[in-house]
Order: sequence, then structure tokens, then C-alpha cells
Amino acid sequence: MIEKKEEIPAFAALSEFASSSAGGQVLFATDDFFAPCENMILDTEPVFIADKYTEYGKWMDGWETQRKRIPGHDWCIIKLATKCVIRGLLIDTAFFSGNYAPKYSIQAACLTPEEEALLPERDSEMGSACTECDLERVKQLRTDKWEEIVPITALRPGYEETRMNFQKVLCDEAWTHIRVNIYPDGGIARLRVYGEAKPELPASDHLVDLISLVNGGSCLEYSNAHYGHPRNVIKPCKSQAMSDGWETARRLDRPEVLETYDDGTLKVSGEEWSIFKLGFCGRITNICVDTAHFKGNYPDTIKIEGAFVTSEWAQSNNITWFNILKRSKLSPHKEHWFTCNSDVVSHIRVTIAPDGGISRLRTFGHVEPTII
Ligand SMILES: NC(=O)NC(NC(N)=O)C(=O)[O-]
Repeated sequence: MIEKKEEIPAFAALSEFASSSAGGQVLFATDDFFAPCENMILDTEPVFIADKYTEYGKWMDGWETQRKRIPGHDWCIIKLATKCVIRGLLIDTAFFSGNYAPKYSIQAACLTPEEEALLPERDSEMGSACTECDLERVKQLRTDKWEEIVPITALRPGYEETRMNFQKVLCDEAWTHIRVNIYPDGGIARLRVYGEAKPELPASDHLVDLISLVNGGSCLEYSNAHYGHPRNVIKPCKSQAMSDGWETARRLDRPEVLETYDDGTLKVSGEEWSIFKLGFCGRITNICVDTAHFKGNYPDTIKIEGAFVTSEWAQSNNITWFNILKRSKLSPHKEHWFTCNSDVVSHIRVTIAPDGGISRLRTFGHVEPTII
């Protein structure tokens, strides 16, 4: 019998707001005995190392609490990368077989910085559990602020065919924090929160990165994402590895030199592109293209165009693009800063030639407040 592979739900293609590279952060956990809660938001794929043990027990690549011998359950608070509407979740129990959390629920809230400051300082040491005094401080966060967005739901163990626990969320409110409850205890390898950013409108005299994930930017289309998806380049932090950037496959038509550019350099045939919707419409004045970690595989050149599109995005073929950054040479493992003076744009198209990888792209500008 051929086993049916589980389908990945459509919401998993949306922006992701819990992982640490997106800017997610663990603020509180009741227990980090076997493995700290921060592991749950790591960007890397979880791994299992059979003979790796710590002084507390088996080393696990996830969040794992101790076996509870008293009433209650374990839980943690995660600050999301930005205020967002949550459309779905992934609770990956990879490699937690006899020790996965059997049930979970999710609550969400919009917390102010003052409320966040009520939380005790985070101690992410393995072997630790929160104190009564910590719990008292957390209780000051009013419980009426927390809305249940996923009721108590069973999880499946971390075997290859059952580890991916996807959960659709039906709620149109926007949240800044979530509380992950596990019943009564156990382990979760990774948590992902998918949705749409709903950031506050920045003041018009502030220079903001209009394309940033945390300001609501998103990737709409691309020609090639063989080694890394272009949505990575709009994450707020500096990338930590080549895998956390946009990297295309090598173009097979690449060795054919077609023409010479005005500056005398040779143009190698082929190009790859990606298209982004900006979080806010605005005029771009400063661009940063970071090729960090791309050394033998940085693109030869980059070109950036913009468009102002008021209707719902359908397809890129009938869009009129205008130039924002003319074709510019890139170099390995470096931030490249450019100044420009664009008209108001809502979308940008990035063209790299002939292929290769970039780790981050920043498009700083002023929000055009009349056209949001
Ligand atoms: N073999 C285990 O994983 N045991 C325990 N967990 C760890 N990490 O040692 C447990 O059962 O909770």
C-alpha cells in the first residue's frame, strides 16, 4: 500500500513570527529542566543525537520540561516578532517519542511594554523551573487579556509521519504574544506561528525599512528558490548562516557570455528575480543589500525596480516597473549601501544576475501616510 503523504496547509506559506530569526522571543517558561524553551523557536531543523546526554538527562533539540509529580501544567509566553493576525501554527514534536507533550492549547494577548515589564527576568538555564515568586509576578498579567485561540488539542508523537502537528486558527484579531500550554508536561521540538503582520503605522518623519517582515512586507513571487526562499531576506536580524538567505540554483545557461556592459564588465547570461509587497507604501531613499555568508556564490549584480499597485495582486506580468537601483555590482560577504530617490512604491522587484544568493535586503524610506 502506498502511504499518503500529509499535505502542508496553505497557511504555512504565510509570514512566520515566532522563530528567533524573525524576532520571536521566549519571555517566560514554567520549566526548562531537560531542554530550554528557546530551542522551540530555533530556525534550524531539529536533530537527534543518540549518544548525547547532559547532567539532567537525554539532550533534546526542543523545549522539554520534567515529569510533573504535582498538579498543574507547564506553559510559556512567546513574544511574536510583530503584532499579527495568526492564521495557523505548526507544533513539531520531532524526536519526542516517549516524552512528547500529549496535549496543548494556545492563548493570545496584546500586551503593552509596561505589562511585559511585570514578567520576571528570563532564566533559560537547563535544570531550572520557575519559582512561586516568579509565578506571582506573572499572575499580575490579567487573565482576561488572554484569549484561547486553540482549545486543548491532542498532539502526535515525533515520528517522521506524525511529527508535523499543523493547526489552523480562525480568529481575525491581531496579537503581540502567545501563551503555549502543554498538558501536563513533556517536549515540543519547534513552534511556528504563521499569519499577517499588523504593525502600528510609523510616524511619517521616521525612516523605516518598508520591506521588513516586521513592518508587514512579504514575498509574493520568485523565479527560483532552490537553496533558500527569498522571504528570508526581509527578516529583521542579521542572518546567521547561508541557509537563512535567498539562494538560487546555478543557472545552466550561465557560462555563455552574451554582451559587455557599459563599464566594460562582461554580462553572463541569465537572471533570477523575486517580488515583494512592502508593508507600507513609501518613497525609498536608502537600500542595503547584504551578501553575508555568500562568498563563492554571491550574485554578480543586482537591480531593484518599484511599482505602485493599488489593486489586489494578481500576477506580475502586466505591471509597469520603474527603476530604483540601477544594475550594481556586488561583492562577497558584505553589506552594500546605496542611496536612491524613488517615487511612492507599494511593490519591488529584485533582479540578481546571473544567479546566486543574498542574505538580507533593506529598503529604508518614509511612509506615504495618505496611501496605506
Ligand atoms: N529518555 C528520555 O528522554 N527521558 C526523559 N527525557 C530526557 N530528556 O531525558 C523523559 O522521559 O522525560
